[in-house]
Amino acid sequence: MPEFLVDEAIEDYAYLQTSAEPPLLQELIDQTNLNMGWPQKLSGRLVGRTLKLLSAMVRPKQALEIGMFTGYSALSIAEGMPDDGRLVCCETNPRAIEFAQGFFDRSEHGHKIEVIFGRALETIEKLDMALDFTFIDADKRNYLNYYERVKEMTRPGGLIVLDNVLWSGKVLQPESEIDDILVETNRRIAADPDVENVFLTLRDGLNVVRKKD
Ligand SMILES: C[S@@+](CC[C@H](N)C(=O)[O-])C[C@H]1O[C@@H](n2cnc3c(N)ncnc32)[C@H](O)[C@@H]1O
Repeated sequence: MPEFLVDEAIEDYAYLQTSAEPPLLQELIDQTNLNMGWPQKLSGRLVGRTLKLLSAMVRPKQALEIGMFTGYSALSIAEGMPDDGRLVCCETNPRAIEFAQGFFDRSEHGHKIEVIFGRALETIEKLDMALDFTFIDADKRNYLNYYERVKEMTRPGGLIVLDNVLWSGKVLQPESEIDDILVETNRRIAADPDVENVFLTLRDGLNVVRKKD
């Protein structure tokens, strides 16, 4: 499967015509590339600026991220949140947590972020939050479980954003169990009467879902 689903020259053009992330996030990308395994897990400018924009429009007081990695998307979401907003991030990789925390400590938005180590499903079972905004970007095996649980926790009008919903195009010809889970998650969201959504062909696919009032 291609790394880019969109023509690479078009992807580059879109990148250049999108607002740059703040210098601290550019440094975070560089340091992730230098120091972390699988740096391509970091979502990058197009997804990151989309999250920032959506967050700045919703102004979430209570937000959740499932799958934080080195903190790029967390800081992008936090940028759009009010100063007293709270973003809970779930992550299982202690190295990624340590790395991200170093950047949160240096950011004017870092005080909004609380990281919880452990498997996200167990973490969110215990969370008592009325969510305004959630970004789902961890293990694909649990995507449907994450969606169902987060939807319950989301207040009317709140947003749920899911990354990698095109799964490198494998949703068109599913072969594995994980491919099937992505297909089923997408199908359930599109058929869910409780929400309205737009399935964006941005990078590896970004599903933006709004719980109806
Ligand atoms: C694609 S990366 C997240 C990228 C990040 N959101 C960004 O945009 O830069 C997925 C992350 O989810 C974490 N992860 C995987 N399974 C998890 C689970 N069950 N609970 C919490 N985090 C998990 C991985 O350790 C990894 O750091």
